[in-house]
Amino acid sequence: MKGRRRERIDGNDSSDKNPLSSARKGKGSSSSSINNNGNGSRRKDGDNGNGNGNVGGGGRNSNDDGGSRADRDARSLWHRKSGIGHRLFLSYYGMQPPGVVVECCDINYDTKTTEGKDDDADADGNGMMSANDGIVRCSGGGMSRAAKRRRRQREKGSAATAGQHAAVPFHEKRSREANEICHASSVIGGSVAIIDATARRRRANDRTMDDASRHSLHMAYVASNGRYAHLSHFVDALSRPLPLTFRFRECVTTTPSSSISSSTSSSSSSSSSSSSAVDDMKRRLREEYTDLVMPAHFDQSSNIYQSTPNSSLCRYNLGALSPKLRELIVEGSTSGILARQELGSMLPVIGLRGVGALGSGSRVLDLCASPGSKTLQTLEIVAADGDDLDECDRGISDRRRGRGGGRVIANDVHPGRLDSLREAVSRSGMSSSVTARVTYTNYDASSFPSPKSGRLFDAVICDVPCGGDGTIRKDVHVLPMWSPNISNSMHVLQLRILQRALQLVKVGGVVCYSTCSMNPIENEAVVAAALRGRTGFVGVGGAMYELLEWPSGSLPGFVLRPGARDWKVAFYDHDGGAWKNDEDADDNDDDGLTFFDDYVSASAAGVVGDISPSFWPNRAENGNLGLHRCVRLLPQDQDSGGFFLGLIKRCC
Ligand SMILES: C[S@@+](CC[C@H](N)C(=O)[O-])C[C@H]1O[C@@H](n2cnc3c(N)ncnc32)[C@H](O)[C@@H]1O
Repeated sequence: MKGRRRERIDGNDSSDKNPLSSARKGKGSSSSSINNNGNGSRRKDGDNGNGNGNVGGGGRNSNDDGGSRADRDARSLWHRKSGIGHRLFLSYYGMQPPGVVVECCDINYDTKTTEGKDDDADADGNGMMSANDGIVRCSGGGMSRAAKRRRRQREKGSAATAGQHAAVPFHEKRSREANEICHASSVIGGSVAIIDATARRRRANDRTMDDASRHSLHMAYVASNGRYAHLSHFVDALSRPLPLTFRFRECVTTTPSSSISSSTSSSSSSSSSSSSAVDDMKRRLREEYTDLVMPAHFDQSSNIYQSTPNSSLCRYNLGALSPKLRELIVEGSTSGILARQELGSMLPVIGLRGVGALGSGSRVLDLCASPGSKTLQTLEIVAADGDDLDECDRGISDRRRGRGGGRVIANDVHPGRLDSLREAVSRSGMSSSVTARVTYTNYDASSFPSPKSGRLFDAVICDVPCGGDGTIRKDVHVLPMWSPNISNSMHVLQLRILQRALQLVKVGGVVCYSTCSMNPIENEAVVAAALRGRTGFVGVGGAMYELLEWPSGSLPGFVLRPGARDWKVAFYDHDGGAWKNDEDADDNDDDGLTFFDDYVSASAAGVVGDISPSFWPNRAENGNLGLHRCVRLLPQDQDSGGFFLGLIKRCC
């Protein structure tokens, strides 16, 4: 059928055993606590407290197309245990054009494998797609079961070799770079630090290399036998734990812990004592922990700190690698002088400030606010702008404390999560005069009411619930449950929230749309649909908008990739896959992703549920909308998570 492309997912014999049959036999005994959305996939309702969480709360629930609860549980169990999530992820992103998760220059098209060529009559051998009949068969298409079995045997045999060729050189390269940086930074710390650092580095590197090569995504990559070689850096980054990141808060009027700064009296509540605590802590980090953490080179304020590349420090091994550093960071968070926050999560507020939409005294609406990383980051700025250091040092002036000062409206649809947000704000260590500037509301963001005063907002943060595959380095539950259907199911809600945000921002104000997903369906497709008919001329409601460039002065040297103009749309059809026929389950004959070129062909093929014409890119229009001005944070560029944002200005 024209417009339809089927991507077969290779079987990995050991992980392909479909536990569905046994789960069905023992109905009820295999109950799972996973919130299955009926698509063989899961959306999480929780956030991990770091502001980047992948959340499905409030989204459309498609449970009703999933059959009985036992069937859904069985599917969910199978999805989680079979390794299909990892392989779907790999195939889906492997099939995306350059610009989605790899840049053009990263792609090595010369990845032919003779094995693939022999068997896959219609695979073009370059790891990308062939579209001669509208159907893509990257593996398995048209093969007999015996041929598939033989190929799997061969792949198993060649997996180790492929691993050596594909992944190790990159690890080695990173190690060499890391050692160079480590040497440079250790010199600052003196000879004792060098000895400690070397021992710690060796332990940490051993563990990380080992962890990465044992990672299921890495194994799926190796098993794909070079087909997705263009994803090697991407997979390598995602197979390692996420480095630790934290930032010093900009303006703190709180009581710092006396153990951080000996010069701080416990009764003092002045910001000058806080700033001396910040100085003191930065000095200690420099003198005692230079091999573990260092200021990010792209942050001119030197407030953002990251693990050094050689340390492999992440939140899981912080206590083990350096209990004292952990203690220091915990004290810093409790006293309000620092916040543990990921790089991606910091970007919306940095971007809004960089384009001038956010500053001291601004009125900001944070539409999907819990657990509150961006609310708190915004609060630091609207309460007292970081540039205004004198004001900061004197504390917040009475004028600013009054009704005319900066405010943040923090909204979340889930009352429970709103409570967590309140708690996070009160636990932030910021003074009550600052935290009093937050107003909490509990609306569905897509129908957030207009302000009674009629005053629209200077800036709207639209950090929507998402599939969250940019967080897979820190949340091990995301990848096993991965399916494109998760992103597909979020798109319509995300669009409705963004459309409402665009109505709530004042003329001259800016909306920041963001997700911690790498999937264009949740990102560029949403932005494009929201702006369609609203740029270049006076659109719906008399408003006109434009996408802004990332502000050039913000985070110089930080690598952000342009938004994608083109992407592929896929569905994972478990009913047409192994689910259909338990006897054939091991073969996974029909187990696969199906790519469709357009809405019409997908509808004609009977795709039901979460599908909208706005999933598909309109290539000509996307250029006119300026989608390239959106930014993508790719994990392999800065050893981070994945993130997406677009800054949209209301022009009239
Ligand atoms: C990605 S998280 C936001 C993270 C947050 N901005 C931060 O930086 O900490 C998405 C949030 O949206 C909330 N949410 C989900 N659906 C919503 C809706 N329809 N309206 C408002 N909030 C919603 C979820 O409860 C979740 O807390």
